[in-house]
Amino acid sequence: MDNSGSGVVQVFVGEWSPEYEALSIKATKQTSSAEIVECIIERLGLVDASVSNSYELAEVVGNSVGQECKERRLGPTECPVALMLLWPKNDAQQEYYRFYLRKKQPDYLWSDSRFPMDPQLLKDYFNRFLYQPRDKEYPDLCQLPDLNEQTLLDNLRARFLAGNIYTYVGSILIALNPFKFYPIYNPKYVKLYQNRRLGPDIPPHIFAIADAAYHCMLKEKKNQCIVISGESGSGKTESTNFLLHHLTALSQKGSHGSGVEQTILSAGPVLEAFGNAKTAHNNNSSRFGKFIQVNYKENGMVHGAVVQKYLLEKSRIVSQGRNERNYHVFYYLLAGASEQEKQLLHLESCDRYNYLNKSGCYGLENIDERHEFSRLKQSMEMVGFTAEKQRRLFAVLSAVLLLGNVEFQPRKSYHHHDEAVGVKNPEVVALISELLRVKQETLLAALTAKRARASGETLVINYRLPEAIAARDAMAKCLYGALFDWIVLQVNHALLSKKDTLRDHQGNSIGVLDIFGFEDFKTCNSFEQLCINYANEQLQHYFNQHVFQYEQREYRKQGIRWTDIGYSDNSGCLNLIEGKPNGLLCLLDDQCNFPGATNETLLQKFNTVHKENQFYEAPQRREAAFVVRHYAGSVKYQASNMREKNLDLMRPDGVVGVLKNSSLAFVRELVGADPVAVFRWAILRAFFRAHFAFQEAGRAHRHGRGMY
Ligand SMILES: Nc1ncnc2c1ncn2[C@@H]1O[C@H](COP(=O)(O)OP(=O)(O)OP(=O)(O)O)[C@@H](O)[C@H]1O
Repeated sequence: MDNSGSGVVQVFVGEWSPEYEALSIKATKQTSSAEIVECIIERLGLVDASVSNSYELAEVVGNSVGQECKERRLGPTECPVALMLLWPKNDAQQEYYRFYLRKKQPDYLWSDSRFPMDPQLLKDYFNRFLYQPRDKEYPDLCQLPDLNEQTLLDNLRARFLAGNIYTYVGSILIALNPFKFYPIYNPKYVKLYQNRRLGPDIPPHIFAIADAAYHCMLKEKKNQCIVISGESGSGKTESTNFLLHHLTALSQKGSHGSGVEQTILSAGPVLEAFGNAKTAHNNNSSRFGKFIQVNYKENGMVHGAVVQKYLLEKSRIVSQGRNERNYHVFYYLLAGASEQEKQLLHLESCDRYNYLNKSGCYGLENIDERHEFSRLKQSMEMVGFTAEKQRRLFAVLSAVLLLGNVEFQPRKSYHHHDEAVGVKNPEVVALISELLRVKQETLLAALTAKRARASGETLVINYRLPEAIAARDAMAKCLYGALFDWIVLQVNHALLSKKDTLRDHQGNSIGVLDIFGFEDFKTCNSFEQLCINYANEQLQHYFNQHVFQYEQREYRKQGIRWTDIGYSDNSGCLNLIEGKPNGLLCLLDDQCNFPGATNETLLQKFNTVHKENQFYEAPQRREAAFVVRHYAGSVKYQASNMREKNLDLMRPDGVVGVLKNSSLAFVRELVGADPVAVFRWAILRAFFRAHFAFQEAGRAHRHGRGMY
């Protein structure tokens, strides 16, 4: 096929010519099969061809050994060159598509008498699939005439190059990350996709998905959920933001919204500043999973929302991979704080902090951190963080950074074997204690020794250097983790209190799930990646169940002729990870509670128990690692630090003890009650408030009508 759209059509002539096996006819995309037939008849000088319509073309699919498997007659107006463009280009398929010259057969010989077809249905089918020239892309992959990996990728690529980043697969939307801004999310598009069904009328779009969920919720009065899945950097967070944008816009119906919509949208930048960071794959990678549930009243107006977070990557606070960064908020704060704030919070430049200066990366291309800081402050205000709350919160951030600068040295001791350490730079500890309003001695003590109770007595056990460093880092991670939980809690309070009661919440909700994408960092996958990939494995399982198992069961139930599609079932892999009592996570928990266990004994345990498991593998080279065969590929996990990271999920007693003694209520609050419990209590309180208000109103009403 050349640039002008012309090509050579090869037609096998079989018995009609003793000389040629096939003839090549030059044709354009518009040349019809009747014209080609005419040309062949002329070239071959067929005698009975005075009427050219006694011959026709057939499209035949054969295999590598020349067997013909499928044959379809071409209508006289079909265009062979356009059809050829639909043929798979992939030789590996070992299939051969050809045109044959055939003597015209009566119609009934072409139809399959076992399955009589409605002629209109056939016509529609060919109109939809076969008459379309190949240079047309399909907005829904289900329309592809020949659906295989190659045609699917070709179609997505062609669409992407033409600027269409969205493509449907039925009711699923595939979004390809363009890494550049397309002006397709403005109010014009919001309007365009309101009240429109998913379908061929308008191009696929993320707004259409939000719209479909919204109308399905209103129509069926059922909660809806949109699951976003993809690998790191594929665009999940951006897609979540676009979805929320549309989900809130839908309820505003042209007005400016009630305020709760604004709060929902402002929560995004706050959570991103504290929970996103630059990684090797993505400059704005979410290092936590989130589920945002937008609640609607029966009339379709937004009533409120709830955010749930999953597993913040806390190890990032104390160390980052090469060219990665700590959480955005640290850089925003250091770049954007005023001189006065810098003094008050004892802030320095990034390179002065050990928790920031080891990865060799400070700035982000095209990002003005000062501007981001003021944007963050604005968003925080929108979700109810007063200036005073913000200042306290930044003080905690400064304390976290300073903790990384605390250094240790051997303590002067009369005993040669005493390996206990003391703090080398107590002036840094003094600053931290001022910021957190805890006693300096208590903080120093917690950083250098732990307390244990034995036979009713309290023993003080001094740390050696590695333990002291671990305790310091654990304190930083615990503080930041608690701060993040507290922020999520505040956001939820704001989303709840805007509509201060639950009185009229009879409606339904739409949830958007945005979790970490599947991750494989090759040489440094650890506990975090195991958890992330486990979550993705669960999502894949859910997807398999719904798209394959349930759908196919439904087809069979309805008596639809159907051959089950094979798919790789990942329940074996899930069982390897989560199974009880021998799954990897169970064994890990056991080894965390087992005295004397180490990461080596953990790995031995994994290897012995799962030696025969087809989803488990010991690495080729001798190294302290294990491999899990996930649905998305094999991933090698390093065993070092697995136990420590699993244990780290619990809050270290010493740290909590110090913070609970702060004279600042805010810091005590951070490590106080379980945030989930606090939030539930807030909901309960709101319910009772509503309940009493309702009773009161009822009483006043009856009173007004003379009733008691
Ligand atoms: N629809 C889009 N239009 C323009 N740019 C986009 C779009 N989607 C994603 N991007 C770009 O790609 C970057 C990465 O996207 P995003 O952070 O949403 O990925 P992710 O899948 O959430 O990654 P992770 O799992 O690491 O959090 C964004 O910062 C943005 O620059």
